[in-house]
Amino acid sequence: MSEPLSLGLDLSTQQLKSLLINERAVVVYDLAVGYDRDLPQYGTTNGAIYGPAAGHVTSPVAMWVQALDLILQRMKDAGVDFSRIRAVSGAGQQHGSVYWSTTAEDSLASLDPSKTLLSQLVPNAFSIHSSPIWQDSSTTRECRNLEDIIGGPQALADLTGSRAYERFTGAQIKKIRTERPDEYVKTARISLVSSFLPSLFLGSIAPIEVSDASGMNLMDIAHCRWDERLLRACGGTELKAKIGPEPVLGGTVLGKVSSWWVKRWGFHPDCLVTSFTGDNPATMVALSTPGDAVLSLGTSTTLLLAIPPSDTPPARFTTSHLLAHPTTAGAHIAMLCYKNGSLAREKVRNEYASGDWARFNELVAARTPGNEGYWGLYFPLPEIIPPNVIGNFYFKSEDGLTAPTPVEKLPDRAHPRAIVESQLLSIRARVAAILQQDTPHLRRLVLTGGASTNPIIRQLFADLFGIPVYVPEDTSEAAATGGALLARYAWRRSNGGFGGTFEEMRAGDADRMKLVAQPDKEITKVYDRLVEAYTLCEDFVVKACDKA
Ligand SMILES: Nc1ncnc2c1ncn2[C@@H]1O[C@H](COP(=O)(O)OP(=O)(O)O)[C@@H](O)[C@H]1O
Ligand SMILES: O=C(CO)[C@@H](O)[C@H](O)COP(=O)(O)O
Repeated sequence: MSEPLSLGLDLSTQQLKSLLINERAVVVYDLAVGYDRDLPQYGTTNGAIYGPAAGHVTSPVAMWVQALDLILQRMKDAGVDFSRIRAVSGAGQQHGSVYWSTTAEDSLASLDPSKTLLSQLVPNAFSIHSSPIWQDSSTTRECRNLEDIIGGPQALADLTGSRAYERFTGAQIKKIRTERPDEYVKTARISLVSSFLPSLFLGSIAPIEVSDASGMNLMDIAHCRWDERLLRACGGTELKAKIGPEPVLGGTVLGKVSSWWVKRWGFHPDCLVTSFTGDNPATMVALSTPGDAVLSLGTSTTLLLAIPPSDTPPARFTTSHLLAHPTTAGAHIAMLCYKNGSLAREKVRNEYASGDWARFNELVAARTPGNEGYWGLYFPLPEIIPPNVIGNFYFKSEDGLTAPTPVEKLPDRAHPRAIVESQLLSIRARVAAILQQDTPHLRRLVLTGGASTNPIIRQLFADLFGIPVYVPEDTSEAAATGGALLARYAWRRSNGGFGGTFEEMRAGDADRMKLVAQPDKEITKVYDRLVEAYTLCEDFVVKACDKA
């Protein structure tokens, strides 16, 4: 009999990725559909529609559905035997939400195998066709109102793990309910991106998963249950029904694939569908072992630290996020997320390095740590950290260390190093604050996501943090890998062969990480001294944006 496979999907900002692993967790297929490239008819830029109003960022839900139709065709063309897939799980970009109509459950349950998902679902299954995504920053008013109701930002962080954030789903729902009451009334259920995808596989609407639920400002993080006050504040008494059952752990078996999958694509009728999680929690599922810091360099730049279960609940901060862990009850993830990551670097690459990463890298490598005293902070989109700053800001300090003063512009050649150094120093300036009492001493930094393939970026991270940098051997798609591992866990448990925890299953897998950069301790010392100058630049930016 052919070896069983586990499927992990990752519906992220710019692409839908599909990864199949075998029983030894080795990647056997790795495919993607890029929204701008493969589905240009939706008119997205980097997977999103910006506007019409300032701060609005959405993605067409039809594009996501069609991306799934297309990736299945690509898997078939690549020779995937769907009957070997024994379980499906995955990941979704966090915070984004999908609004199902009152007829959606019926449509999902009666899909015709001669037709695509797109042709059957898009006419009627959604009450809102543009899904707000994590880059949206249009809900500041809703955020402040929610914090006022609960007793301020710290009180909300204590309850949910985060103060109110514009992209969090609670504030997004609150805005829709106020501004589009008719569509809200016509919404029977609301999914996160990570619960939307398994719904398509199941043929019914899936529950939301605990770790991704932590990115909504709706869940009591201590108990991993919806909080009635928050539900009411964001969506009225009717939100409880729309949001569905209490959150479940990642990889929970939800059922089997619906007959559409069996008849149209040849899936095994016993193929399990398990709960998907957020892309960042899924990355942790794939990569994190105690003592690792994980840095996802996808569209966003996201630093992740695992916090093991402890008798003392972890501290909640108003400057970072605390998420419930997707697979270990009682454990958590501390997270810092920057909106201006890859896309801001791409903009600098296009303006100053002929749109070429190799040229960008040459320009970075041609300059010394500290960039000869030139500083640049780049926020083309309203940032998350520091909150809502926008624009480009340049500074010069005579020796790189003394207080930098604002300048109009930088020499063209200084920009590539300036953006990478300022982005890294921002993380460095904050990392100590989110290390918890129980977090193990950091041994290594694990990079993933599109920019983790860049050797110069790898080296700068090693030098700046003073620890070795690793990447996974097989793939830079950690979130899809995490999804595939959740699927494999569900399959192994339900087949009677394995009774342990997810972590016990992972302990039996080989550690397929490769060392890609060692720190130069002398350079680390230079960066230690630059943190203060960076912080002064950032303070200036915050004040300038407050005044504007
Ligand atoms: N060689 C490279 N150097 C730096 N960044 C890169 C490189 N290759 C790809 N990227 C970045 O990776 C980003 C996409 O990463 P990816 O993990 O696929 O994003 P997402 O999961 O958010 O869709 C692109 O925006 C691009 O800027
Ligand atoms: O908003 C966040 C996390 O809070 C983002 O990290 C999204 O989850 C999108 O992730 P990528 O597409 O950048 O991986």
